[in-house]
Amino acid sequence: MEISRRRLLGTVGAAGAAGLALGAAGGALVHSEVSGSGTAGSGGAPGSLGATRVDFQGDHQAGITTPLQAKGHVLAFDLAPGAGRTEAAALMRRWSDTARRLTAGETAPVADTGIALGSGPSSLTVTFGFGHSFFERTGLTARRPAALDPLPDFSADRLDARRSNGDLWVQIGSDDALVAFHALRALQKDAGEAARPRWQMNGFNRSPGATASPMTARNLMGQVDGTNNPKPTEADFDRRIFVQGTVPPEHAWMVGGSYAVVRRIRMLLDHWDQQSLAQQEQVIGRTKATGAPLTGGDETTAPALDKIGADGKPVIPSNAHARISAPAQNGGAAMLRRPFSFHDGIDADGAPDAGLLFICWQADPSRGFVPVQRKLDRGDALSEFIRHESSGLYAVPPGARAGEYVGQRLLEG
Ligand SMILES: C=CC1=C(C)c2cc3[nH]c(cc4nc(cc5[nH]c(cc1n2)c(C)c5CCC(=O)O)C(CCC(=O)O)=C4C)c(C)c3C=C
Ligand SMILES: [Fe+2]
Repeated sequence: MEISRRRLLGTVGAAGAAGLALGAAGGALVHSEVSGSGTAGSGGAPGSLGATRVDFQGDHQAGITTPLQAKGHVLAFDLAPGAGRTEAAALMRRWSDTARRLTAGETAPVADTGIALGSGPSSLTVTFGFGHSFFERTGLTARRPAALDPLPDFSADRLDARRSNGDLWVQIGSDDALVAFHALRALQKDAGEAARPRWQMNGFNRSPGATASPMTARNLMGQVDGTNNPKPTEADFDRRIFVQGTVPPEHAWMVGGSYAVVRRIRMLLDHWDQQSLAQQEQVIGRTKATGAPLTGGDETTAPALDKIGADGKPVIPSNAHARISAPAQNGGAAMLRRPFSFHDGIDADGAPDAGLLFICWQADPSRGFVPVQRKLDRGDALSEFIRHESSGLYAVPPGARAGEYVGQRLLEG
C-alpha cells in the first residue's frame, strides 16, 4: 500500500520507479539501462539532421510553430483512479524533466532504453496539454477556461469516444523515427501508475531533405497542404495563435499557451482516387501539382474568389474547401494547421485506414476551429471524401522557464 502511494506520487527512487512501473519486463529494462547521464550520442557525433535541436524552454511550448517533423506520436492519458492534483504535478515534473533532457540530446533520466543512442535530438519536440476532464480530476475546475468547453457536435462526425479526449495530451515530433519512439517509451514509463494511456496515434510527414528546397507538405490525397497557414511574421499571428495577457487572473496560467484541436480524419482514398484530376482540383480550389489557386499564379498567389469562368460559374467553386475555410469567409477565424499523415494498415475490404491527424492551434477555438468546421460541415466539397473519426481539445500551457515544469503555474499557482 505504502509503495503504491509513493509510486503514484512519483517519489520513489528513479530506478525503482521505472522498475515498479513496468513490472517484470520493466525490471529487465532497468538492468539494461544506458548510463543515466550524458548525451545519447555515443557512437560518434550525429549528422546534421540528428544534431538539430529545438529548445524545450521558451515563451511557448515547442511543437506549435516548429516546422513539421517527419515522424509524430500523438497520445492521450487518463489519470489513474486515486490520482489527483499532487500526482498530476509530480507527473508533469517528471515528464518535463525527461522532455528537457531528450530534446537536448541527452539520455532519459530514468532507465534509458538505448533506442536513440548515436542519434542527436533530430528536432525532437514534446508538447503537453490538459483536457477538459483533467480539471475535475485535479479539483481545478475554477481555473478551467471556457475556451476548453467541449466542441459542438458536427453533423458529419463519426467519432470513436475511446480514441477521443483524455485528461492529458502529449504530442511528440522528431525527424527521426527512433528518436520519436525513444521519447514515447520514456514518457510512458514516467507515467508509471499515475496515468494510463487512453489512445495513441502515429503519423508522418515528408522527410527533411527529400525535396531540393523546403516545400509545403503534401497530404495523402496528394494536395499541397498548409499554404495559407498564418505566418509568424504576420502582425496578428501571436494574437490569433497564443493566449494573450487579457484573460482573468484565474486563467493567467494559460497566457502564452494555445489550444490544440486534434481530429483523426480518415480519407476515403479509393473514392478520391477515382476522381479525375480536374474534379480533385475543383474540390479544393487549387491545382494539385503546385497548390496554386485555380484562378492562376503560383502557390502563394491570393485566390481571386470573385472570378467567373466562361461557363458563368465561379472559377473556384462555391463549395471548394479552400474557399469556405478561408478567414475572409469566416469572420476572420484562423488557425495554425500542423498535421501528421497516418496509415494504420488496410481494412478487410482493402481500403487503406489512412488520412490526416489534423492538429490545429489557436488562441480560442471558438474563434478558430469551431466556426470554420461549422461552415465546412454545411457544404464542403471535401466532406464526401473524408470522415472525422476522433476528436480532442486540449489547453496547452505556455513553455516552461528554467527550473519550471509545464503546467506548474496551474498546478502550483
Ligand atoms: C476546421 C478546419 C479544417 C479542417 C477539418 C480541414 C481538413 C482538411 N483540409 C485538407 C486539405 C486542405 N486544406 C486547405 C486549406 C485550409 N483548410 C482549413 C481548415 C480545415 N481543413 C483552412 C483554414 C485552410 C486555409 C484556407 C485559406 O486561408 O485559404 C488546403 C489548401 C492549401 C492550404 O492553404 O493549406 C488543402 C489542400 C484536408 C485533406 C483535410 C482533411 C483530411
Ligand atoms: Fe483544410
